[in-house]
Amino acid sequence: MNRIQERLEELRKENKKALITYMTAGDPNIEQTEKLIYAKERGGADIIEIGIPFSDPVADGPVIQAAAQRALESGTNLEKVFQCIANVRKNTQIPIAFLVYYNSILGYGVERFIRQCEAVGVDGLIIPDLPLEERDEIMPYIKSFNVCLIPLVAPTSKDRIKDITQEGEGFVYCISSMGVTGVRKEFHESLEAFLKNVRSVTDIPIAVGFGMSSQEDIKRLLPYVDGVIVGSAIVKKIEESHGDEKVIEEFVQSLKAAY
Ligand SMILES: O=P(O)(O)OC[C@@H](O)[C@@H](O)c1c[nH]c2ccccc12
Repeated sequence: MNRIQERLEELRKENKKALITYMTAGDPNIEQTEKLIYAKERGGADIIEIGIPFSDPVADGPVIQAAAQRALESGTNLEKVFQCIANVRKNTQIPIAFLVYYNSILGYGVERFIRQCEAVGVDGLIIPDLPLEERDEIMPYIKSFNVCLIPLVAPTSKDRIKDITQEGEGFVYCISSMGVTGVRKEFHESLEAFLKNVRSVTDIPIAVGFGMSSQEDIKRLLPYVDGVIVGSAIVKKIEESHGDEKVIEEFVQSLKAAY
């Protein structure tokens, strides 16, 4: 078991659920990313999702695209992100997952990338542009290192959901609605039915993300999932406050109050 699995198991035993928070590494700069991880932990985040900035983030909406831009402009690259996580691991065992486009992994070398994740203490990978059909390339390395491949599922047929979640570990990332990341006012009308479908085909924890920004969103969906993921709403606060730790700690705390 790794840190993600352990944390979710602990929460389940206590009848609690996870708050998973996203931010892009290197926004506004990599030194601040380390401090923001601690701020989020103090605010009550259970799992930290860290985006690897990429020049062509096809699954991202304007808020996270702009964050990636800022991160790249501040000189962020994979080596610096790995170093940042290695530093973080001197201070905390909070579970960490990377949100990383497959191109970044290929550019670094698949085996080298996953080995380095394990070495610095990254517990999971979410790869938005890796379709089920192309997982074979990465699976052998996922199996030999202590890093979970967290599957992403969008509303689709039950059979397809089953296939996608099959080899998944850590948790299943359920996408609340089609399209790109970003705060939304409304979700798919059959979102609850979709979440129930995912629950019925897998034994690992499930979490929902895309468009969550308020206590209200969280309260509505918590009965159906083991965790809620908040991204753009936090990234927006980082943008507005230029990465102020106190602002982010308090925002995370306010989200956690919905639990
Ligand atoms: O930003 P939102 O709508 O709150 O969604 C979470 C999201 O930011 C994070 O998980 C994420 C960032 N980039 C992604 C790309 C694909 C899937 C998920 C993501």
